[in-house]
Amino acid sequence: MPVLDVSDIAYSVADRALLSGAGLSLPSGSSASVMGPSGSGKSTLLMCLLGLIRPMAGTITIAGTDITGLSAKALTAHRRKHMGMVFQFGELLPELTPVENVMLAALLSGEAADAARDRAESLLAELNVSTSAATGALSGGERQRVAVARALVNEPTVLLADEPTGSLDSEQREAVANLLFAMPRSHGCALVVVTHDAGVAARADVQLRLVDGRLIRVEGLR
Ligand SMILES: Nc1ncnc2c1ncn2[C@@H]1O[C@H](COP(=O)(O)OP(=O)(O)OP(=O)(O)O)[C@@H](O)[C@H]1O
Repeated sequence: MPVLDVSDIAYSVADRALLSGAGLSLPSGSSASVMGPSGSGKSTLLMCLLGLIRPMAGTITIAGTDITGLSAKALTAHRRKHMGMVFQFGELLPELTPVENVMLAALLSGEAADAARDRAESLLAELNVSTSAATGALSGGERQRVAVARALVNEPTVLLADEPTGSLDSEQREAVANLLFAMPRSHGCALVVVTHDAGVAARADVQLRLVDGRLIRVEGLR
């Protein structure tokens, strides 16, 4: 049973079709990578999966619900419950500690403060981030590990990452990529990673390329 099922989605800007008949299906515990030229629509695809933009055609079923038909309010609730997102630069709030950055996502989902703090601390320990450092003093790799913890704190069904290693040096890139691709199995989610890095993309169970608005499979399931 796929937990993420994207079927035949279309999205255009101006007169240009960025997505046209794109599809993807992932069971829990598995990962997909999406490569493609700059400007081909990879971030647009992730925005559709997050429900931040609505495709003009097709369906996006996440945890059994087609999100393309949801109201804005239902979409927000579904996103908080089922989706986690990691951005290229971590996008953490520097005024908050790493623990607070992670627990904020749980608090926004209605978790009680004590439980949110416990979960944030245990995730950061699991991902090997020192909780004593100030967020502003973290290295790029540590920042991305905090961002992964934040994305996981609500136990999402689907984890998305847009260029998660794009701002890292090669050593940190390896460490963050290894950690990220271990998450589907250890946390029981599906993972979609957009990347320009072929070495990162090769870690995915399913490797895809966005070509002319469609997702083309370039490697089979390992
Ligand atoms: N709301 C919008 N209005 C106008 N143009 C847009 C809009 N959203 C995206 N685009 C254009 O659509 C194209 C695809 O953008 P997108 O960010 O999805 O590509 P990408 O494959 O993620 O690129 P990159 O690899 O450089 O991040 C770009 O040319 C972008 O300028």
